[in-house]
Amino acid sequence: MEKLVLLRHGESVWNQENRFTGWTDVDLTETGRQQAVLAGQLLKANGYAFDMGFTSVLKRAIKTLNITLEEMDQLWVPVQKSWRLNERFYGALQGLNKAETALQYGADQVQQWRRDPHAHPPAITPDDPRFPGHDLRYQHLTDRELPLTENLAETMARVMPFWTEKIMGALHRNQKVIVCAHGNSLRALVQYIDHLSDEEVTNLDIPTGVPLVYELDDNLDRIRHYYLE
Ligand SMILES: O=C(O)[C@@H](CO)OP(=O)(O)O
Repeated sequence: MEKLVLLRHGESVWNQENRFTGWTDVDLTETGRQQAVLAGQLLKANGYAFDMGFTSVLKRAIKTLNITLEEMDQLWVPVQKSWRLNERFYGALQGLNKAETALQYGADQVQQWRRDPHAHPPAITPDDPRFPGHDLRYQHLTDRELPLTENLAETMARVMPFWTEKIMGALHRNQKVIVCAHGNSLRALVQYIDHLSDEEVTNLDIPTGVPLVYELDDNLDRIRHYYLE
């Protein structure tokens, strides 16, 4: 049996300010850092040890993983970062306050943008300062890979090659793996691992900073999953 730990980053400044974040590289709040400390303490107290860590190229996830591993005294664990684990790209909503956007467009529309797996938030254009093509860390991405907006299905489509190649690869080598990512990139992964329908994933919310443990069989099919609390 393989054990895989999924961890959503701790509270970020824009989680606290209730803003659409997406690929915006905002930092953790003090609460977020404390959540990561607690996650590390919980993992350590329950005897977890990792051979490999995976995270996004966004500092809220990178720092959460670092703090968690530091708390476990396992900062030496190799970590691979990939844009494929980034949060869903929220297009022109990035930076807007969620409550104000709901007042402007209606709560139903905003809920659809946030949770309907096939709904696209309004897109940006490539001349928008938020376009990832302007950012050094995404210089190696092709035009097709650089998003202007993303729905959850598209997030899943770019997470999956990384899951299959890197994460499953490590699990097949019997490595103990922690993946520290984001609300929606993790929802996409969980939809895949748990075979959730679109309707089921619509109602799925993953809390910040709470380790989600998956026990997998030799085919990497799920045996059971639970939050470590
Ligand atoms: O703003 C975001 O990028 C995400 C995660 O915080 O928000 P939501 O839960 O609305 O998808």
